[in-house]
Amino acid sequence: MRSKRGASVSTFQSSLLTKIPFGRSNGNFLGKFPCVRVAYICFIVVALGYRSIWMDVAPIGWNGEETSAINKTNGSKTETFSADPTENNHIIVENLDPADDGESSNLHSTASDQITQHTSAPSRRQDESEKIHRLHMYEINSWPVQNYLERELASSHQNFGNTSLYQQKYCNLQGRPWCPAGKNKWQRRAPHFMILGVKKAGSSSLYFALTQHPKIVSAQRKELLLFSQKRFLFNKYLTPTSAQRDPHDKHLINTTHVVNVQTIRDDLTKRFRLGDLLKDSQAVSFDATPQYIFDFPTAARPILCTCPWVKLVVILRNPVDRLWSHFNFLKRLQMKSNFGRSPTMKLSFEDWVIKDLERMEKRGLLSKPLPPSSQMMDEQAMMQSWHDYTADFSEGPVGRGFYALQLHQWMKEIRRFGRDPKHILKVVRLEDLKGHVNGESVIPQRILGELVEWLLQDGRGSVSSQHVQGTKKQVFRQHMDTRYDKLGDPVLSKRTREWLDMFYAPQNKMLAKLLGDKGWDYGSAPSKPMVWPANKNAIIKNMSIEASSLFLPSMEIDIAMNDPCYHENE
Ligand SMILES: Nc1ncnc2c1ncn2[C@@H]1O[C@H](COP(=O)(O)OS(=O)(=O)O)[C@@H](OP(=O)(O)O)[C@H]1O
Repeated sequence: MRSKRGASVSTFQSSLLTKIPFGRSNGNFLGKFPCVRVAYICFIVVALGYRSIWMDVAPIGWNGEETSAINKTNGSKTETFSADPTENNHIIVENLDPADDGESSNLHSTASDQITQHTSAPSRRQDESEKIHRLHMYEINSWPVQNYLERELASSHQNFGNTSLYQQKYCNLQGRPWCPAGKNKWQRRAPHFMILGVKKAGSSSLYFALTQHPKIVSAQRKELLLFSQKRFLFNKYLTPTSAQRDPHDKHLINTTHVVNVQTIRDDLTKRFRLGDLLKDSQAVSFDATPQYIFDFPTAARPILCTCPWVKLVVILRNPVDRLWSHFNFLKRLQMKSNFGRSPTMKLSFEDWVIKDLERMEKRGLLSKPLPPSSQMMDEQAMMQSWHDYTADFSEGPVGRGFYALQLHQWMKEIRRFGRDPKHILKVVRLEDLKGHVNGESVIPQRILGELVEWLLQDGRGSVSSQHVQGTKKQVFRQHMDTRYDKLGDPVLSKRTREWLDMFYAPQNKMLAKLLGDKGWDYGSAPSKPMVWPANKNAIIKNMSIEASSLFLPSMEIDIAMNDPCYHENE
């Protein structure tokens, strides 16, 4: 028996085919031009092909189940697992426009409607215990990358040598003068600060909150991704020093890459709203790309070379919540974007995690069982492994929760540039950015005010936090509440959560060690709000004159005509 759907497809197909102008003598325009005729036929074939593929797709549910797992009508939640561990399929989300989230909520409903309608495919279940057993095979304490970090944090006084030599060596200005912060005309057109990460920890909310400030001009879009390795054109932006050049591996990342500063600046300049920036001499701009913290092997040095004045903000979130949010985000994205054909997100959460653990293992970042001591990683090996892991378009969901490692590497690079991470890096937690006004989730005014004050500190008095009071709360909502709209809450199993808490515990402890306060250890469930560095007033007071000049957003640049920096980037 032919289905209704099949009937409608064939009616559609035949109606198109009968309309194809095959006749030679009918004087039809298409009939006279064979090329146009061929193109028309190709178009129809492709269109029909796409249509039938799309209509044959079995929509998927939260845990990879065909949709019997989700009962939207009665709102019940079912936890299920898929037995469909499919390899090598990638969802690329790097260009996701945050503004799209709210707008496309109607797509959510379309996808979820399809989900509830589809009940015919058989359910495939996999034993949860077996998955938990597989997860338990990975013990983070034994990982090379964890050992690396332990060793690094144990040697508290690392010697970074001559820091200005480091800049000269690795920041290629292509014949231009090195202009310090505050003397750099280009600085007006460049980001004054950056939100580095982490993904799924509230960067969109913060981004929209900050853009409400009268002196803060957003970049052309959230997530410029210019320094992200997916976009990074190695030959253009980074040059390996000749001693290290490997003709077979252009993407070899090593500690000797030279940054082509001017080339990056030329590209970066195009990404900001120059008109708005130049109109108001006090306005500054910023880039919020949560990918940057994760891409430390490629992003840290170019950012510090190119924008030596830049301030950096990192928002953290309990790594298990972050991971879970990431998974659901990809699921939703898949539904929204008609990615139903991609089997990637048919994976259950546990399978998705295991896949990523396997990727990390493949890259030598972790191992099961215990690594022999010969597997000790040095920085170069860790950078290369991390780079390979992050470069395979898999989103690297598990590794993103290694906050201590990522922050440590950023701090190390900042020190190599002769700067103190306490002066230019601020770390906050999403858990402390959660506030409620009239039942709506907002970033608390006090935290936002302090952050803005720190970001815009320019030596001439700070900007009052009242500027941000007019922040449009609905903008936050748009980026939060649409998340769980029509689909109903998926459920993270208790056992999986327990395993993940245990899994991240050593990294969480390292984080507390790195930031010097036990409160940062997510495992210890801190109750007080955490901001790093803890005492901003003390830091500002103790800053040397040289260091404080790095804070200047170069609002009123006073450069003598004969100063080479005057002519830079006219
Ligand atoms: N103020 C406030 N209070 C509480 N929760 C908040 C807030 N701002 C953002 N969020 C939650 O952060 C998650 C989205 O993070 P991002 O905007 O960084 O996502 S993205 O990386 O830009 O895609 C997303 O988490 P999940 O809902 O768990 O997915 C948001 O709900």
